Amino acid sequence: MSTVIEVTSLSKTFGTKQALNNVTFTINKGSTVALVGPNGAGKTTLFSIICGYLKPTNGSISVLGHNPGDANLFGKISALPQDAQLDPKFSVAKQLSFFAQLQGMSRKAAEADTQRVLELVDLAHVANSKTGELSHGMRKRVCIAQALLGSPQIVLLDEATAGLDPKNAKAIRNLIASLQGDMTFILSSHDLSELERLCDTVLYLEQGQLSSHQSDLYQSEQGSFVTLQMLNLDTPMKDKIAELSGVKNIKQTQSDELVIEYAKQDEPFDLSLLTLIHENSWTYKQLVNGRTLENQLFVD
Ligand SMILES: Nc1ncnc2c1ncn2[C@@H]1O[C@H](COP(=O)(O)OP(=O)(O)OP(=O)(O)O)[C@@H](O)[C@H]1O
Repeated sequence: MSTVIEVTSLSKTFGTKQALNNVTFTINKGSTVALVGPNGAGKTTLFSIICGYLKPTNGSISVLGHNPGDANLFGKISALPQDAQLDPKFSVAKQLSFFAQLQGMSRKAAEADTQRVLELVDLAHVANSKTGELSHGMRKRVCIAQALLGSPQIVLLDEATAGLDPKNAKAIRNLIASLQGDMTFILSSHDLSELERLCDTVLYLEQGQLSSHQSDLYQSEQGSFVTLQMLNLDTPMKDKIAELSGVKNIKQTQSDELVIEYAKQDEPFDLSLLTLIHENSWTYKQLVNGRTLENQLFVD
């Protein structure tokens, strides 16, 4: 698998403020990466360095084999900044077509590409509306369309679905899912449940430091996980589950929720667990393979 972004010992300071502190990671071609972390963790700073808007104070970064901002990256990397702005006085199509022409497309090609990306975000019907007349959610989708102009290999979306209603947020998630694999996505969001459905790799930043770089929500080096939600979980139930063959560790993450780590064996573990539940006439609410991103990041 080829590497599209390689970051080594990257640091960024603003005066005395250390926004990024010795960050190292690689991103593989075609992966979808979640960039997670609390407010002020350094996510936007990292995005800005990858895009070439900011220079690192120390360390190295290579994007598709080039320095960020290099002319060779023109059209190959695109970004939806957190506070993307559109000019309210111009039509959607005019602005997108303008950006496409800035990428070097002829006017005709730019208009065709504008139509294509507007269809992708389901906004072809507002092509001739001024962006100032659109709702916040629609403007956000226009900005996402802008990030998809041309054929970028890497797309960075900072809080792509923030402020969107659930239906529109889902449409954006579906759009990203449909483009996954061809493009490498880096998504930042505070909505962990959104990211865990889309992403195969997680970068967790905290106070400028990368505290976790994981690429599998379903398995760790030690074993696999299931998340079980019971109706009225009690200690005897927990003890019986712990006795099941293959169980390595059990964590109670919420009052009725267990994350069970198990070693792979011949008998599928979820089947043994369901059999145990059935034999004891317990009631379960949900059994999901893997563990949530929230449980992975925040439960020791
Ligand atoms: N231009 C700047 N000048 C001074 N300090 C800055 C600048 N940009 C960012 N910082 C500081 O660097 C730290 C990281 O900021 P950054 O915006 O990268 O965080 P973030 O993870 O994107 O936060 P949020 O989730 O709130 O968007 C913060 O403490 C911020 O105050």
